[in-house]
Amino acid sequence: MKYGIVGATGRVGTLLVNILKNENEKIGAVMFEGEQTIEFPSETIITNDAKTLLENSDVVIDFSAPIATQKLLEAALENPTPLVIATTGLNNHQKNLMIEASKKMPILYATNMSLGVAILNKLVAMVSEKLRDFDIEIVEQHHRYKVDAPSGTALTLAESCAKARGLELKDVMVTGRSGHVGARTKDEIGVFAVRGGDVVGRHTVGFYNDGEFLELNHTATSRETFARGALKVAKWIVNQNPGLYSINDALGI
Ligand SMILES: NC(=O)C1=CN([C@@H]2O[C@H](COP(=O)(O)OP(=O)(O)OC[C@H]3O[C@@H](n4cnc5c(N)ncnc54)[C@H](OP(=O)(O)O)[C@@H]3O)[C@@H](O)[C@H]2O)C=CC1
Ligand SMILES: O=C(O)C1=N[C@H](C(=O)O)C[C@H](O)C1
Repeated sequence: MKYGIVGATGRVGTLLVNILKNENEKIGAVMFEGEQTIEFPSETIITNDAKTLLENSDVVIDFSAPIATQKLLEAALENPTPLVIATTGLNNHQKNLMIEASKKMPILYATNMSLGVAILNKLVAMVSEKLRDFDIEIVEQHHRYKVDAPSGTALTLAESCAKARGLELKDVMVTGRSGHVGARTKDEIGVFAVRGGDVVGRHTVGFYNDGEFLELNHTATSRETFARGALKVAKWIVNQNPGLYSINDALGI
């Protein structure tokens, strides 16, 4: 199987390339925007054109930037290919494009490729429903270079919590408090971003009530977790029919 990688020179992309090289897997093509900062196998096509990438890949893994994901999806509509999309910070147009493209090819979209976060998502939905009177506040921490906030994972966790209570996230999400904001409203879901140093990724979902609180935390200690998670689901997505899949579908959880 020939892998295609969008964002191959990035923090996660570089790890993906190294894992594939070490495991003697084929890298059909890679796509990135700027300078080539790492070595690719001699047979790998290096391009910044999504069509060329797709034509030389059996499955594409995308850890890049929303605009690159958009280009990938637009080209994929003409060259359907199984896709694993991990890029976060997609806007509504880009999400709709993904839904449209998934009618022609299998696409797995996950804001976090770790098994731990996949389980955390299920846990927070359960707790959100069972502890209905508890206030929900989510804190995410990431390295100083992360460009989107809140993280895709935090938004997915917030979505799971809101859905479990029959709420629309857009109506209840609060991403900052400053000044005389008044007392907390019952349905509010706070989502806050901390940026600094080399934190790979840490998410805490807290459920707070009078007299007790429960906090569920996941900490990624290595980006290899994301790279290996993406490779695992890529092997699964190539055998699926067109459709939009979640990481739970691939992991069978
Ligand atoms: N779902 C998950 O499990 C995870 C998701 N992510 C997400 O993956 C994405 C990448 O993260 P990370 O590796 O840290 O980011 P980096 O900034 O380190 O890497 C981004 C990569 O995308 C490339 N790129 C940027 N813009 C374009 C463009 N217009 N066209 C083609 N390529 C482009 C960059 O190329 P160049 O440097 O040459 O511009 C680089 O290779 C982020 O959205 C992040 O949130 C990250 C970790 C886990
Ligand atoms: O940019 C990152 O680094 C990460 N991004 C993802 C997100 O936005 O949730 C996943 C992970 O936490 C690392």
